[in-house]
Amino acid sequence: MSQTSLHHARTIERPSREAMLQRAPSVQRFWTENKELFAKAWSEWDGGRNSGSPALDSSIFDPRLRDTIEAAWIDPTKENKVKELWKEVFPGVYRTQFFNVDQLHTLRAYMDAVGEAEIPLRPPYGIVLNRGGAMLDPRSEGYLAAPTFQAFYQELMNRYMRPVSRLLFPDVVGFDTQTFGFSIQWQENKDTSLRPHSDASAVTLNINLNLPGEDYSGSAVSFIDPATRRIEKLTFEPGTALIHHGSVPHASEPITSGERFNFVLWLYGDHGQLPIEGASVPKIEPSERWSLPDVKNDDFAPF
Ligand SMILES: O=C(O)CCC(=O)C(=O)O
Ligand SMILES: [Fe+2]
Repeated sequence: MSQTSLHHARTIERPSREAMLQRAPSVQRFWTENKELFAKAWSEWDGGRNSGSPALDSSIFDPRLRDTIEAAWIDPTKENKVKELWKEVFPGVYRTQFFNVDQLHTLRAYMDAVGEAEIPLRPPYGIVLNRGGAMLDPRSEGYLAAPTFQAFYQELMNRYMRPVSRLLFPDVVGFDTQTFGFSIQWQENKDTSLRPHSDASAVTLNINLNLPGEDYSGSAVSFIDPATRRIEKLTFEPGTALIHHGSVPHASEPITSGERFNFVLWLYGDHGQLPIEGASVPKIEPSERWSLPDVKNDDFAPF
């Protein structure tokens, strides 16, 4: 009897953490060569999950955000109701309640099960390796290929993130065709912080997945206003999100107790193109914001 992909993926020899930290070519090969095997394993794993477990559906989105977004997809001239839900909390940084705190446990239970699936999952190594995180987008090797998760992720990127980005940041239109994403986990004595940086994205949507009562200390995201050099520490309540141009400098402050779990989602143009600062921005109709780009995933990944 041939072994299943799930069994094969679970028992395959994995690269060491040292090799991952050194970004050894053998690690790159491990993920590339096994991309299909792991995708099959995630499908098997997903299919074998208890059918009684709650669905990853639109009930996970905050009801006000969901209702206004769904209304705008039907009638884009109602998009201002979506915009009104986002508050500018720092120059160029907007916040809203993104996930429904009463439903977030469904997504977290799913992500916790993912963590226990024993299928190799590639952690993000943008600036530093984040050991508790995972690559989410199909363009990344070792990504979370479970079909249930992917359907949710695609809805999040295409139906939520892109039109919201276009509404808040008109200059990203045309530089928002491609999606990229990863999860991160900050934990005392493990991965604790990230130095000041900007993202290789046109827009970054950073959503917190902590459940109510899952408290932590520290771990604010500091934003730096390049115009005034003012720095402000912004914190996340469960299910809230921040959205900003990738170019806004920011840093993750050290976590001193507890854990923080976030999805970090990026949009950029084909082959990673970013908006050019100061370029003129064409005015577009609401219906153009509420549409899907007519291009294929180009597989470009910044890391
Ligand atoms: O700590 C955070 O939530 C921000 C992480 C971040 O900026 C990044 O991964 O690029
Ligand atoms: Fe960042």
